Amino acid sequence: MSLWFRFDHRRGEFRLQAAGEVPATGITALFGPSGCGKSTLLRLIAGLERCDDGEVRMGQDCWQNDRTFRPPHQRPIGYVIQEGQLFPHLSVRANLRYGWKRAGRTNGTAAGPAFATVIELLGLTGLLDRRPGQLSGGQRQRVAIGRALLTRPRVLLLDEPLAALDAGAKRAILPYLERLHRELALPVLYVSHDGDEVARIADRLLLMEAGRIRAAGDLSAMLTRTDLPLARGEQAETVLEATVDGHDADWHLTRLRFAGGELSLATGTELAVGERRRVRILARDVSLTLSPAADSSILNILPARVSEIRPLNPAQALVCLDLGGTPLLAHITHKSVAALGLEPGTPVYAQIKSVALLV
Ligand SMILES: Nc1ncnc2c1ncn2[C@@H]1O[C@H](COP(=O)(O)OP(=O)(O)OP(=O)(O)O)[C@@H](O)[C@H]1O
Repeated sequence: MSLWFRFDHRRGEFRLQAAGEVPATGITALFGPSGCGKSTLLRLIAGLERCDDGEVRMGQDCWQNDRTFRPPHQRPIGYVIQEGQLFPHLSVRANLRYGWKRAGRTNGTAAGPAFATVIELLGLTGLLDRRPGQLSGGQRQRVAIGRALLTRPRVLLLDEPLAALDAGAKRAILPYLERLHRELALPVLYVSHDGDEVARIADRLLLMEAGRIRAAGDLSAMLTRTDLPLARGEQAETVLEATVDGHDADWHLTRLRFAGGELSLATGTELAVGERRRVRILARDVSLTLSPAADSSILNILPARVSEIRPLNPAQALVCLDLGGTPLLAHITHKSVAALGLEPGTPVYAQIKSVALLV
């Protein structure tokens, strides 16, 4: 069941006019610069902030329109913010049980993951007897997400749940979110202004700017849309869904197949053959040649065609490539565009260093 919303909301100088949909499964990232209204939108959906001109529906179930306003505790949501707000005097087990008990009151008989499943999915087994003060920031956030899940929500609203964590703790918690995503069929609306986080876990993107939804769509398509700022930033990247095809044991390389070809990847960890993985290629790690170099150290040399060229700044251009139907972004200099005579339709070879691929 998908979540649908529309709001026209003023707060002082700030005006939020946004409508959108969160599909029934997968992670939808609400992404945009600081101050654009992401948290406000989440709070409006949760009913934590009241807006007179708004509508929220989950499937056929109306949470808000011009006649109805259900308060937050009557909306079947799991809500987690930066600092997960656990009860400091209760153990992890008791914090989780609180979520479990609340489920009966708010969501009636709604189906949801079992207590043991949540503990296992979030790796909380060894932490159950500790108090929040005895946990790391990342562990606390895992407990907070577990508690929210145990309320058996019909949608999970996460407001920058990893923002207070350092890079290492973030890296450690992301695999848990990826697991939740794979194993629970629950819509998640995930607020973030961290492109790295979003590229790793989101399926869809709602791109927000100055109180409005500027664009919405599948992550891969949104990242490579040349009319959006995402393709223009320093961290611009292409995200591909690929399947692990095999290993080259002699050289510790993994082969991945995607719709537009094959890639070799130097992974630190062994990936299982047949496994689906997300491959991320930064636009600045892609270089172009007119013929396939036979004497290059670069392992991934893929035939492509230039589909579009746009200026990025006085020195650099954004080149969008077509790899047999799959778009790929490259940031190269105007000097190189001129030297290679690139224009839409030019056949080229895209070179991607195997160490530059991220999964
Ligand atoms: N209590 C308040 N009173 C008046 N204006 C506010 C209040 N809280 C936030 N704002 C303004 O509302 C706008 C949206 O804020 P909001 O917190 O939703 O943005 P955000 O996109 O979530 O930002 P961030 O990524 O920094 O958390 C901002 O311009 C902010 O200055």
